Amino acid sequence: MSELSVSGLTLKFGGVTALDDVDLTAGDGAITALVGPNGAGKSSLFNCITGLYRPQAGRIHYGEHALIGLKPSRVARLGIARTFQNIAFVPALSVVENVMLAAAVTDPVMPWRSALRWPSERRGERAIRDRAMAQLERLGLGAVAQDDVDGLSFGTRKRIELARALMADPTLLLVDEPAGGLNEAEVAELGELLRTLNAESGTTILLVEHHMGFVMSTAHRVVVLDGGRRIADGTPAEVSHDPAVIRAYLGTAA
Ligand SMILES: Nc1ncnc2c1ncn2[C@@H]1O[C@H](COP(=O)(O)OP(=O)(O)OP(=O)(O)O)[C@@H](O)[C@H]1O
Repeated sequence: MSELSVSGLTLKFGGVTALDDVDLTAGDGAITALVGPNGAGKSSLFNCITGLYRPQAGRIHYGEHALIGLKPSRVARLGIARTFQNIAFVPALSVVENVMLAAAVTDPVMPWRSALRWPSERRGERAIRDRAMAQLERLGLGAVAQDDVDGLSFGTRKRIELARALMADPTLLLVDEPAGGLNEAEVAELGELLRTLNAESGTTILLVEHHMGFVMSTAHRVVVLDGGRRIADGTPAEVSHDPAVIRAYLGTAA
């Protein structure tokens, strides 16, 4: 199984150092949480892994593949999928159609064949719809598949976003603030869902999250960033007793 390995990663925006010589690994089908106060560099690290930001120094490997310099679509084709903090759906489309759109990353369609509605193209579309339905059922969303995304609760929309990421059958799933904006019952449900997905498919999960209760009950391992530097890496119990972590969080709401 491929391992994500980040070493010596440094990213600067003018005078701001967003990431400072960061090392991190994620693999073995485990759930690793990346935590830290606001501005610690968590989203920047996700953006470096997925090809949106280009760091000034360091290396990122997924198995034998070097990721720095690859386009986001190429990173996705290596089996790395992500969800975003701010969900963007196409409002005019149904839930299942929004999930089908995710297949465009891994199954590029040929526009001229689509336009002519070739039978093979229609079969391809049916297969994509079946895969989208399977992901929705897996996440307990079968009943809302034909609904408009617009009217659905935030918690449901978060799960649809997860279904979209799963369309690529990722071996590494990056999840950005899954618990943000959810009520406590939804947070508990989501934690259980991620644990089940992880246990069933063996997909390695790296998640960024502020909700400490969620992190402690969902992650196998926790990496803590503060001011762009990694200050701790261990089991949830180890990290929660680490004096450097307690210092970093003193005075913050997390
Ligand atoms: N595109 C950008 N341009 C300029 N500065 C940026 C950019 N992206 C991030 N930064 C800066 O890099 C630092 C790290 O930000 P980042 O968003 O990665 O932190 P974070 O841990 O994800 O924070 P939060 O928990 O608030 O989302 C911050 O000082 C931020 O202002």
